[in-house]
Amino acid sequence: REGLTEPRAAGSSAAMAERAARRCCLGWDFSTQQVKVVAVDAELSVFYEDSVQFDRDLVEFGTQGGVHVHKDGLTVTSPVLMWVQALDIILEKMKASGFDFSQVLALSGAGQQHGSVYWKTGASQVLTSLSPDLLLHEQLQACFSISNCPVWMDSSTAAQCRQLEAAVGGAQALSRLTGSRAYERFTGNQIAKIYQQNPEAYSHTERISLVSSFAASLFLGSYSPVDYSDGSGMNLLQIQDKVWSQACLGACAPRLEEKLGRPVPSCSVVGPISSYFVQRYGFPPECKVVAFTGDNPASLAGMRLEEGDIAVSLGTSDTLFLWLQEPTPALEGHIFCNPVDPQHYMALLCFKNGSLMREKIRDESASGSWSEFSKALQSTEMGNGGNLGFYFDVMEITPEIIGRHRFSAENREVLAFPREVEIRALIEGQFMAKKIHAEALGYRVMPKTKILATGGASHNRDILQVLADVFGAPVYIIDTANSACVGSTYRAFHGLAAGTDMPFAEIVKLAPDPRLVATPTPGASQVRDHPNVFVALAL
Ligand SMILES: Nc1ncnc2c1ncn2[C@@H]1O[C@H](COP(=O)(O)OP(=O)(O)O)[C@@H](O)[C@H]1O
Ligand SMILES: O=C(CO)[C@@H](O)[C@H](O)COP(=O)(O)O
Repeated sequence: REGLTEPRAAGSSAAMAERAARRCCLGWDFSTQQVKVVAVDAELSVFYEDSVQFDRDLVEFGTQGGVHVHKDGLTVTSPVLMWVQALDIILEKMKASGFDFSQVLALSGAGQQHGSVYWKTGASQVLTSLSPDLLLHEQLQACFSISNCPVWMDSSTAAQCRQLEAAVGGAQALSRLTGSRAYERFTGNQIAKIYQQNPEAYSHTERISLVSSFAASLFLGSYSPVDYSDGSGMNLLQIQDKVWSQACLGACAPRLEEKLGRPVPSCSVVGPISSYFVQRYGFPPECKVVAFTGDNPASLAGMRLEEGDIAVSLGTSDTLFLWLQEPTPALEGHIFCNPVDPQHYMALLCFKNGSLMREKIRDESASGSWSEFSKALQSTEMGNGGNLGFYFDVMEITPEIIGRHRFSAENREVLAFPREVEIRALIEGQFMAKKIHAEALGYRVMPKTKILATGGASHNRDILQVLADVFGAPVYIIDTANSACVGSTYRAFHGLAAGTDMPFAEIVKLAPDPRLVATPTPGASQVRDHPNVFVALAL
């Protein structure tokens, strides 16, 4: 995987001295394939970036793409202790590189959305009395009632989804209440499955966290509340009233409210950092922890999305999200509480066949090389000579479909394409599907629309060119593809201003403007308006 493997800041003594003087905020991201961190100074410049990749750096857990897919092909989990150990590794790396933790004013973070962590009765006691002489994973071994946590790729809860929708008067009613119809990966349905299949483990659970609030709890040394924005991905939170829905809680599992704790606004300071981090790493005792949120909401903050813009995140999952003034819940897509403005909302579409699907086609048709993959995109024409393809090796979320579907220029389904055609078909098909589903939510590209791209695949300019051509809009990136980490530092700075009513936009006004990286090629509308797009519309 082509993530960052070395700390970005140079190890020279000059760089270390410069770093030593920099007051900063840290932003964390506990995402599907790795834990990442960035440090941002008071001028909002990123001066440190690092990551730990689960498959490569924690091989003993045997994950692929950060997860275990179970025999049924539907259940997908990640070991909770792998996440804890990744945090230990990255903190030790920072310490070894001379990172000056005493300058950290505040920190916040993000987590892959929907995944859940089950803290065993008594874990709270362990969290509050951690010894600075030991690593976190050495002390938290016995703290979880479920060691393999369900994550967003799980699609094993169809039965629980139907039960939840039935309990509240149907899919539309659930969507009006919580922002989404029942989705298999949404946490309420995952909790219901655990309660039904493993009632003993459920009864021994004193607290249930999202991945985001779990990570915040490690820094806090006590249970962090769930924030409104990530809490919107659970099918449990009433997104307008910002309280748990009693009907949904009751339909999922008993005594759930006490295990979840009260949700809080996303910009809340949830407490000072735990003494463990002060004593072991030298954080100042007054360093603030700002509520962690979902990785997509954190990216919205990191990209400083404005109304009318569209964000496309090309991480393990592909997601597309927008800023919304008013919630417009529908049967497709999700409405979340906005992570930076408590009055507003965001819309999100999630596509499961993102980077891992692109990697498969890269391995099959480009000898495993992104540069070969790019050459194929450069050597083929926009519109792909009328050939179109849709590739869903795992059950897609938007829409629910599986399999590879290729159509020739004559609109006949075919079984294979030449290698270069296959690669362009994949990328054009992925972006056409995103555009069509965004339009179904009411989104229209306007003359001043900017597309803000992020995530691992946003390193690839040839992929971004296809994005510009398919959407007919310019594509911008921010300085790092880690927008969830950067957004977390911005949210931490916002937290420092808590109580002053300072709007988020004011906090981030010094941040560097996004950079233009691709504009639509003249004539690109033929890609968008090809008649085979109707095939895509039917998906
Ligand atoms: N040059 C590249 N071209 C296309 N995809 C890339 C490139 N470099 C990295 N990626 C993709 O980025 C993915 C990781 O994205 P990232 O946003 O870091 O993931 P996550 O945050 O979900 O862990 C990898 O799975 C890889 O397929
Ligand atoms: O399920 C969703 C959003 O609803 C995913 O987007 C997860 O939040 C995982 O994010 P990445 O690790 O792919 O960034």
